Amino acid sequence: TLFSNKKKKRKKICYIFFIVVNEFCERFSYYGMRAVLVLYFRYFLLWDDDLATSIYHAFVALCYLTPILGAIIADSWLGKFKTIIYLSIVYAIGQVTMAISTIHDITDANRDGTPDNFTFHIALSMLGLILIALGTGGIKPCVAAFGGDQFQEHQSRQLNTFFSVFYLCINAGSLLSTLITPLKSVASTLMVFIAGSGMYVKTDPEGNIMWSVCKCIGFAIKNRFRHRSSSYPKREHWMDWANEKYDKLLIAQIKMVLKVLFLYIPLPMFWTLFDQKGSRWTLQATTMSGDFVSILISTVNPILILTLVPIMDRLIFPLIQKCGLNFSPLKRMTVGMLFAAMAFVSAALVQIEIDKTLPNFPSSSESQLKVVNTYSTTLNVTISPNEHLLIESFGSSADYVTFDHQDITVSLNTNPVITKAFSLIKGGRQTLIIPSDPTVMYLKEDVKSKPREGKNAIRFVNGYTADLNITNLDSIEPSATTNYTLVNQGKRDFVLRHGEQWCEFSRKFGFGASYTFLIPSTVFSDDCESITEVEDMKPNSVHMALQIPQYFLITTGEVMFSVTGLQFSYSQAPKNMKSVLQAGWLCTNAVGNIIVLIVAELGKLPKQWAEYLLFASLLVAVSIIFSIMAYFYTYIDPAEIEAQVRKEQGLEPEEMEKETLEMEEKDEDQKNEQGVKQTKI
Ligand SMILES: NCC(=O)N[C@@H](CCC(N)=O)C(=O)O
Repeated sequence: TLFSNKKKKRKKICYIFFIVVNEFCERFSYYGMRAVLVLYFRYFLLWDDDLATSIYHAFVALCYLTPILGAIIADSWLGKFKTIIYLSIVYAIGQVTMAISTIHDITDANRDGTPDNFTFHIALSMLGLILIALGTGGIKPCVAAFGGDQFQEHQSRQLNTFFSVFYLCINAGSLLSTLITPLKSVASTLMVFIAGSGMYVKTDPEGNIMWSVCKCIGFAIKNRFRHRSSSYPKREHWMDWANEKYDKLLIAQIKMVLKVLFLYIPLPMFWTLFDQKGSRWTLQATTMSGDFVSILISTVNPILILTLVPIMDRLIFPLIQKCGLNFSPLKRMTVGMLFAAMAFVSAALVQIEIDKTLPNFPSSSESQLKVVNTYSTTLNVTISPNEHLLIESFGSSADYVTFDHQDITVSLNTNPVITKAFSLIKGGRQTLIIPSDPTVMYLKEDVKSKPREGKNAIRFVNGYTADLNITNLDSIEPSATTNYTLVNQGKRDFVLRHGEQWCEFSRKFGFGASYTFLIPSTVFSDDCESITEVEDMKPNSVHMALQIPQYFLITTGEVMFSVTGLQFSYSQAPKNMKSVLQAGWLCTNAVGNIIVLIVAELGKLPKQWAEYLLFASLLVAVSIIFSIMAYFYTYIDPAEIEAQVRKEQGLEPEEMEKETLEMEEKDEDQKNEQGVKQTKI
């Protein structure tokens, strides 16, 4: 017995291996593609930030809505195994379609590096994304439930360990996806999964279960309405109104599922906060200094998951249990929500620090102006009605001057006095450039927010007497100013050229600054030494390391909330509705993403820190509601309830046999465990 049990255990570890590796590969592919999706939208399809972000969140939401479809197909028709296989093929076709949509050569007839027919690329990429969403969403609830199916009812400890390992694999896949291309992994997902085919415990689909569930609920509601008069005796549960027509077992199973789904109502709020990691927190990082922005954003969450899941599972939870505290799944989920709320408080505190260092940007009714003087002498600049600025040659005004009106008149104390009227941009920042010929002074629009991804925005004013060529920029005419170009942090070299003459100048950049470089007429004679720099926007000074606590808190919250939720959804579902409940669980994520979309559309509170605190307070309120709901929830053993109902109905011999077999196996396992313990002693 000992030998055969060991063999059985090894076999189980082996096929669980195939399932978790399958999840690893699938997540690897999904996250690998997701990581570059916004960049593809921005720089290939040339969409603006808002559209790119909205379509990105819509895609993520769709990926977490399609599990309903996958669950229906699996539980009612194909079974989990075949659903995973077929939808993986859909997934692979989606990835290939997506890959083809990125080949600009297909429509780039004139070979200028940009596609000629954007509609074709957009249509193809949208088709690819829909197929990927169908694939990933469809197989996700089935893989989790299918993994759970490999365990028997008495193996709840092993089942919990499985879900923890399953979650580790999700995050290992997401971590590695940043390093290797996603396409290869789709094929390997399928191959790995099929390789284990002969070993799995495959539960058969039990007819069109979702349709039966809907009909049964519909009948209960109709029947209840028909018997609304007080002369009819009340029933214990509203679903009992289906008793006349439907099987007691089905009614009992629906009651179990509805009870859990009801509990899920407040959960999307957790994901609303969680998914802002990729939007608001990323934007926050661009206003901070530190050179690990992209690494931090894409890897800190999976790295923390890989560290925290084992610590929680092996250390924290057993320790809490040893202290005699009952840290039930629903309590863990509530604490997880509170951790996420704390993460947002931490984000708010960081934001307050950042705000102290941010420039004072104009409001939508204000205009801001700075003056740059490339004239040969110091100038006295008067801006009507009462702004007087003294600006040295090749210097600038100390800071931006804010106006609550747009029409201004500028006078220079030249001989004769030069006066010119300008109309400023409402809500904008501009620089008045005074060239070597002040009569042609002009306005140039400035950046009015921190450059994205911690980059630096730079531009040049040509005070030289002829056209100049600067590395990577178009030629600049005398007195003209270039548009901004973005440069990365670190040392950058620029070569200035006019005919045979040239000189080189270097500059070390921090993060998120903006500069205007003033090139004097003496630039070649003094080897670029006389180029002066005007700081339009200071570099970021709050270090990105300050974001680590918020990432740590939200990931701790995720481990408590998400891993537990996954286990809970499986353990509380009746056997024939495991995938449906997994899908319900994943839908909470979809709704969370939709809320993020709505919030992004509605706009922000004037102060970002206030928005973070608002979200934290909302989640605390929701977690209080959830804890009250959880207090009234009684944990069930679906198998026990099903067995009881069956018993009440009179068991069929086949099922009795199956159950006796399971009982025998359970006994064997227990005896074996005792045997092993005795041998150890
Ligand atoms: N760390 C991110 C992560 O693990 N995400 C999960 C989401 C799980 C869920 N219930 O939504 C993933 O499967 O990608």
